[in-house]
Amino acid sequence: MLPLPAVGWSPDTRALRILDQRLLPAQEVVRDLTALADTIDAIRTLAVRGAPAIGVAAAIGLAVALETESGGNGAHARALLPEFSARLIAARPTAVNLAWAVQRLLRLAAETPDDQLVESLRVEAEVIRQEDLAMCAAIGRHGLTLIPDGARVLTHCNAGALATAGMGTALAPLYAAHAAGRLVTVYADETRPLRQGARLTAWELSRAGINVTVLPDGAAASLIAQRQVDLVIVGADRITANGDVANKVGTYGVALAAKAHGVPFYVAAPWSTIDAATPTGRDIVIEYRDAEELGELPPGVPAWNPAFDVTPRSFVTAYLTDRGMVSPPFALLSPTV
Ligand SMILES: CSC[C@H]1O[C@H](OP(=O)(O)O)[C@H](O)[C@@H]1O
Repeated sequence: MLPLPAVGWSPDTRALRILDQRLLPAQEVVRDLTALADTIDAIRTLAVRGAPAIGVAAAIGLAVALETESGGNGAHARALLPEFSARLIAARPTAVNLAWAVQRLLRLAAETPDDQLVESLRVEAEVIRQEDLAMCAAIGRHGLTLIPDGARVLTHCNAGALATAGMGTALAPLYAAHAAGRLVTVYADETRPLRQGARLTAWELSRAGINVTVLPDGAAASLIAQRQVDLVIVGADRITANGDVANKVGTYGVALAAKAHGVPFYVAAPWSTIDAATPTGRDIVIEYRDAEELGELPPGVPAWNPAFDVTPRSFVTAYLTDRGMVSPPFALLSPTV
């Protein structure tokens, strides 16, 4: 799908390898990271981004940082684990996949002896990456039914291959429909302020030969009102027990317009993005980012720059996951994975 995966291992598997998304589409630059601080910085600055991708990056980055810092000594790695985990989880609070991946490694560590710890964490990080690949493919398969031939689809931000280790979540059904020979026309919201739609979704889809048009975020509602959109499909950073959805800021406005005009609004996400321990969207910690991201402002003028907003369950037509179409309420299951 992409010339280089958004996230994975360096060829010698001793480093986390990311495609630096801050430089796309102008430059395709990969970076190999071993120090925890570098992985945290890459997540914070969105060099690697997208809920599943930052989960995979956190898992590989934690395993690599512990191995590097401890020199492979399990007891030393175990002593570092609590601090390293806490620093990683704090990098970005809204996307549940980050904490989910780190907590999965912590649970494994608790039942692994020192002499097997470093290698076990590396193996588990690879399992998480492989699961993500399979998750994306499954979402594409299950989502194919939502994308008829000739569909005109609007999406917001980037929930494609660049947001995962595989072919994406919201974009996976579009790739599957294209591969099945269906004509798909995509409208990609620019997605200010970091322009994930214009820079990343448009880059991914145009490379794949899928028709894509970029529009200003503020134009989405009128495009929908003019009956130019058959369905909306977006990703998610956290889905709560009652089905509320945290996603890139601007998603709620698209959902409002879709609801007002009777256009189906689908949320595509891996099961790992469902956070049944968080009751409703009101309980989600929303990440706020620096004013500088909005560009030049008059001196002394503040900015309000939430990275995400919450779309209430009542605006969501259906939830597409790697386990098929699912419906809230989502119950707490034992943390098997
Ligand atoms: C498949 S998750 C993609 C999800 O993550 C994005 O946020 P960010 O670019 O800040 O990492 C956005 O909310 C996407 O829908």
